[in-house]
Amino acid sequence: MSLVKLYDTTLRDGTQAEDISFLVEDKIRIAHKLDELGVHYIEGGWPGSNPKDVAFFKDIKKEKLQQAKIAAFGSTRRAKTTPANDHNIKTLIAAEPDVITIFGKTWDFHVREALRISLEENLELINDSLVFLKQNVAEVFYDAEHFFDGYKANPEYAIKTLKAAEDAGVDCIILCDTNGGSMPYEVADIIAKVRKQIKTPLGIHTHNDGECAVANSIVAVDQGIVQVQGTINGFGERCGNANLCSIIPAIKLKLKKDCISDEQLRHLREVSNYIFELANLSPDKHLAYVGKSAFAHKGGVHVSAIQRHPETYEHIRPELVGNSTRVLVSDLSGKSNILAKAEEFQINLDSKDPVTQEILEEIKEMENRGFQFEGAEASFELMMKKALGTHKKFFQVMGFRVIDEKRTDDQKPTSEATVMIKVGGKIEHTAAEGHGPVNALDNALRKALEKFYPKLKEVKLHDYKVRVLPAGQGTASSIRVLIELGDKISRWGTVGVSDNIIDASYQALIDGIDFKLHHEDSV
Ligand SMILES: CC(=O)SCCNC(=O)CCNC(=O)[C@H](O)C(C)(C)COP(=O)(O)OP(=O)(O)OC[C@H]1O[C@@H](n2cnc3c(N)ncnc32)[C@H](O)[C@@H]1OP(=O)(O)O
Ligand SMILES: CC(=O)C(=O)O
Repeated sequence: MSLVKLYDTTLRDGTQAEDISFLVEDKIRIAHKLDELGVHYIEGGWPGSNPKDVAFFKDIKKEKLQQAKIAAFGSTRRAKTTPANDHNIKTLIAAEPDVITIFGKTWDFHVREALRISLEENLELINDSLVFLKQNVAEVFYDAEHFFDGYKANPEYAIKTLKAAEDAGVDCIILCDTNGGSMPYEVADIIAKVRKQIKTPLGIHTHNDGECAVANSIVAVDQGIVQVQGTINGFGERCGNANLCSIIPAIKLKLKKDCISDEQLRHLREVSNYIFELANLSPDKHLAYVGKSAFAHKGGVHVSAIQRHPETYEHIRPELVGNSTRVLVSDLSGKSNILAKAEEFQINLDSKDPVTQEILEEIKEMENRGFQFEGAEASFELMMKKALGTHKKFFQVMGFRVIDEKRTDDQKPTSEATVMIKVGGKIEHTAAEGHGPVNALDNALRKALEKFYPKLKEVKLHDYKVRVLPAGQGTASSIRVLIELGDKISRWGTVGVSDNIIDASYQALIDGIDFKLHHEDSV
């Protein structure tokens, strides 16, 4: 099996994305994660750009990586200087990376407009920068910026720029779709032509402005490219870079070429989530292969079929990339969704049992009122238990009151809640304050119940989402609250709907507490 080398630029091109910035410590942690994933090259940054990137190259030298090589990025020398005197080239060498990658201009339009030098001078600075770097570093790569646009505009000149790099003895020439507008059929056609004229190993670096970055990388590999550049989760300038989380499984599972081991592939989803986390972004659940929804089945027809054979609606086995099949419940469900969820919750339910149809009808009716169970599986499990008569009543809320008070214009409002609950024969009346009315109600409920059920102390509120649902004809709009609670072991979501935000929050909180008590009771 031929080997395709992976070159990750999450730490350089990835950080050119709006909203993404990593601390040096984050970059080091990400480098370790990429190394464990089996990435061959990690582009750590542009040392000529900022002190943080200089610090990264200094710090990464103290770390022990299993196999990945560290690459530093920069540009060809500036006009009117020599490579030995060029500040950028000097800082690249001073960073002492394993590999240096520099970009240079391929497109005659860019040479004239962006650099404002002659076409001949551009060829000279590509060549002498690379010759100089090859004398100082073991491995040197050349990123042919705007290669495909340049080739389309002036193929003869574009090839001359590659020859200037080839003559310098570079180890790999990377064809870049810098503006991200090339189409897969153009990329395939141009690479086939380039391969007839350039003998240096070729790589690919694509951007996603035409939503074709992954497709363009895959056709490039199919055309014999030996290095693929990209970022985890497709982070990158404008619409992003080619997403390695899609390219890696495509190389292994579709093109049947080698890049990382099967075991490393099983960590792909974990790596994707880890890097979202360090970027302080919520994971994109709709990402191919690694997203939470990538193998989530909602339509009843799909759920029925995957239970008979997963391949009916899954293009690969999700475990291969560390993902898993999920079944969602909604008003698009059929009996198969209900039965699959019952099995997941370890509830015995038969397709012929009339309760199955009753649960299905209740979901459809509740979704029509604004409930949504996709993010609230704990509420759905409790609803199933109620329908089957296996729900236990751990407590009864006899009433609650929430007061919000703002005494003067410049004073912050204060919130206080009182609740009355009954557990067994005992009545507990408790008050608590909070940051806002919902927090006060949550505190009061838990304070009252923790006396009877101390395990509730472990429960934390992780997420609280409110959505105003559009009003129907002649009706007031209602509010849907989705919350996520968790303990040391797991997290669970619940839902409440009402025309009153406190009541909707109350329903979701009660389900969240009830769910914890049912699960504590069953262990
Ligand atoms: C396709 C890519 O993603 S390339 C990577 C882009 N990434 C970044 O730009 C992030 C890091 N960049 C930086 O920190 C800064 O831009 C620096 C430090 C590199 C340069 O800063 P400055 O010297 O202030 O220049 P500025 O940012 O305005 O960039 C324009 C200069 O780069 C030069 N330049 C652009 N491309 C190249 C190239 N391939 N080779 C040589 N010089 C180049 C331009 O000619 C211009 O130089 P001039 O002002 O002497 O005419
Ligand atoms: C080199 C690079 O980042 C680009 O051409 O997009």
